Amino acid sequence: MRIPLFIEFNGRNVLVIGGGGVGTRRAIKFLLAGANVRVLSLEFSNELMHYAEQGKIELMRGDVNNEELLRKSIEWADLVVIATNDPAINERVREVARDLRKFFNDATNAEETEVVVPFESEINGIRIAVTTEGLSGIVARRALDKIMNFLREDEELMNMARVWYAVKSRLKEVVSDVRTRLSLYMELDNDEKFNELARKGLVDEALNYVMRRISSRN
Ligand SMILES: C[C@@]1(CC(=O)O)c2cc3[nH]c(cc4nc(cc5[nH]c(cc(n2)[C@H]1CCC(=O)O)[C@@](C)(CC(=O)O)[C@@H]5CCC(=O)O)C(CC(=O)O)=C4CCC(=O)O)c(CCC(=O)O)c3CC(=O)O
Ligand SMILES: NC(=O)C1=CN([C@@H]2O[C@H](COP(=O)(O)OP(=O)(O)OC[C@H]3O[C@@H](n4cnc5c(N)ncnc54)[C@H](O)[C@@H]3O)[C@@H](O)[C@H]2O)C=CC1
Repeated sequence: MRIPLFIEFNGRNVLVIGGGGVGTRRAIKFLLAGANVRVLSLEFSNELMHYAEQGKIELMRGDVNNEELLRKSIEWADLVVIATNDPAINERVREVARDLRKFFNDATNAEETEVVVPFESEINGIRIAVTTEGLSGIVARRALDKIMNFLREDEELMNMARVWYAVKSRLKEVVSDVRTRLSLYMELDNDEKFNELARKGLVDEALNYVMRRISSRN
């Protein structure tokens, strides 16, 4: 069973196998996340060539049937992305990745893939990732659109987000004990006056209210 996680890829090594449309999209995604990206393929898209000329992505022209090249390439990687158009090749890559205990994202096989790249979006620091794990990407994309529209229209939640981010960051500065902080979060979450300020997005007023509460506690 797959568990949803948000993983930092900055500084991690990502090997993309297959330099066509799908491999290109994945390579750029991980590059933008700060990963070191290598692409192993027989041929490369123009876009990949462009990134390689700028020294941003490393291209390795080679055949996955070359077992030694494949193993060496995978040994380097923290994550392997599989994106060739040859199912037998993709299966061989999965075998070697499993053998070397490397996580893999197989963009060509929803059942076999260990790592899923979901449909994603963000609003006000709230990140949403949706997947049907291959049942239908179109449904996943539509579900994400609906969730995003719903969040965008929820002005109170968007205000609350700004207030809570400020409150949490302030409390981390001024209340050193974790347990005390946690109990304050719970109290504030149930505090009518605080929630009124939060729904209106009144950051300064909410911070003042919280600070007064803390001093009246002591
Ligand atoms: C399971 C998953 C595994 C994974 O790849 O991690 C997977 C699997 C597969 N996708 C296939 C096809 C297409 N996928 C896209 C697009 C995206 N697919 C992405 C994710 C995922 N794709 C994972 C979760 C999916 C889910 O939630 O269900 C996105 C979000 C992320 C990204 O690629 O960065 C990206 C959106 C990019 C954006 O938002 O712009 C398009 C459209 C396009 O290319 O423009 C098509 C062609 C049209 C179509 O089929 O819909 C096929 C072949 C199907 C077949 O053979 O019939 C398989 C393999 C299979 O199903 O077995
Ligand atoms: N997850 C997703 O979002 C999507 C997945 N797919 C799947 O991804 C596959 C690839 O799609 P595209 O990138 O459009 O195909 P493509 O044909 O543009 O690219 C395939 C790449 O694999 C390379 N390749 C083939 N055999 C190789 C070998 N023996 N050694 C090294 N490299 C080899 C080719 O040189 C080429 O660069 C599709 O067949 C489909 O199954 C397709 C669309 C979206």
